[in-house]
Amino acid sequence: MIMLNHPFEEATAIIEELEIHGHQAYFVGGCVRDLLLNRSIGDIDIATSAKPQAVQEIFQKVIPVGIDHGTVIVRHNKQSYEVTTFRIDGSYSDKRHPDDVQFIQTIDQDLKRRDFTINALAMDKDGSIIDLFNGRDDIKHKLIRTVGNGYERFTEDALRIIRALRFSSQLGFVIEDKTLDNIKQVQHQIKDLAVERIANEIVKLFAGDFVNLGIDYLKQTNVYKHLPIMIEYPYIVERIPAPIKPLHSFAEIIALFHHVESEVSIQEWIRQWKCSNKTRIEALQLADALTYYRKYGLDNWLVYSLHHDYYNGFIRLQNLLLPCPSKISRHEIDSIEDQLCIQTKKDLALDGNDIHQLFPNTKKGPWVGHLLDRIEKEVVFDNVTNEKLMIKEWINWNPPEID
Ligand SMILES: Nc1ccn([C@@H]2O[C@H](COP(=O)(O)OP(=O)(O)OP(=O)(O)O)[C@@H](O)[C@H]2O)c(=O)n1
Repeated sequence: MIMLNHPFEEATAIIEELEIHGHQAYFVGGCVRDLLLNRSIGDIDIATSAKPQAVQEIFQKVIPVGIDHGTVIVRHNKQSYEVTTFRIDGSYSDKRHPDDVQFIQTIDQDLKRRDFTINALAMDKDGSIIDLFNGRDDIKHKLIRTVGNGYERFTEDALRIIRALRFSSQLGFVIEDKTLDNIKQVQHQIKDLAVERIANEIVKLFAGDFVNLGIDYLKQTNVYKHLPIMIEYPYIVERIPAPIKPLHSFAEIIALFHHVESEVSIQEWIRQWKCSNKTRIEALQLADALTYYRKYGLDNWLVYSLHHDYYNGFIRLQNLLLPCPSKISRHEIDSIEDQLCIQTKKDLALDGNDIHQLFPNTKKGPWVGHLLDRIEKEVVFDNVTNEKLMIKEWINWNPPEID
């Protein structure tokens, strides 16, 4: 029996409420695994014999997110808990979602449909564990093993293939031989997956504390040959510098891949992996900063051009690519940032209108923007003081080419 502290203590109220209404309920999946591993707990998932309708009636604040699959979110003390009815899944003709699910009355069959033994654990409100597939032994021996027939588990949902690699990267676990063989047998089914689901797992894989183990599996199983872009450019993965340190976003991963193979543009990565605009902006900034650094090193312009939020990502990437004594520190970047006399172009002491007044008989045109770009660079590099008079004097000495 395990003593349950935060955040299980708060969630116990949900289980108790379900039990008061005559239902069974357990903590399940990743939260139990992470509790046994002494890792920080993410989402708390609860499995119950109560049907979704009953769950909705018992609790006041509910969000019916996936009623067809038996899932209701219950809000309690400002937290969300996924409460899912015990179920077995029907066939998976699209290899993504079960065609139908059947609600059942006992937890045993529900645990049997789950992906890995370490994820097929349930725990009651008193901390007693139900472990039908020796998940605790596998946790002890640091093993990832499918529940039952691996071929079937992976065919039901090919995302589990990438999940296996991701768990090895997060936990430092080895994939058990039979499970590894099954992955090799079914990996071509990855092509049927929605790319957003794959990206979600790849981000976690590259962020894992044991990322090099995850990448080794990615290579060893050939799984990467079924991923967008890497299908066409398989050598990209081979070229990732080893060993690497964990990366924190998909944009950082794209920027790294782009750095090792510049033939594939950032836009193409974004398009094929269906990334968000936020990822696009971050990846473009990081890639530009890496390219700039390679040519000019760390200077005012690099720090000025890179958004503050991406400094750490840039450092992570750059330090993967640099030999030890040259590594960049956050302190170095921060002290350059502190000395910058402008933060954006808008901070320049002179604008387009001022320039026109200096050249009264000229037409407006792109030359104004070009001149402002040059002034911006001079100011950022501290070659010109950011004062109207000083900038005007600089323009006198460096007149624009008016088109
Ligand atoms: N393709 C999947 C996805 C999930 N699960 C089951 O559903 C649980 C919850 O899934 P999820 O929240 O995606 O992952 P976790 O295991 O909780 O891990 P994490 O929270 O770290 O993502 C898993 O533990 C596993 O029992 C599964 O069997 N097959």
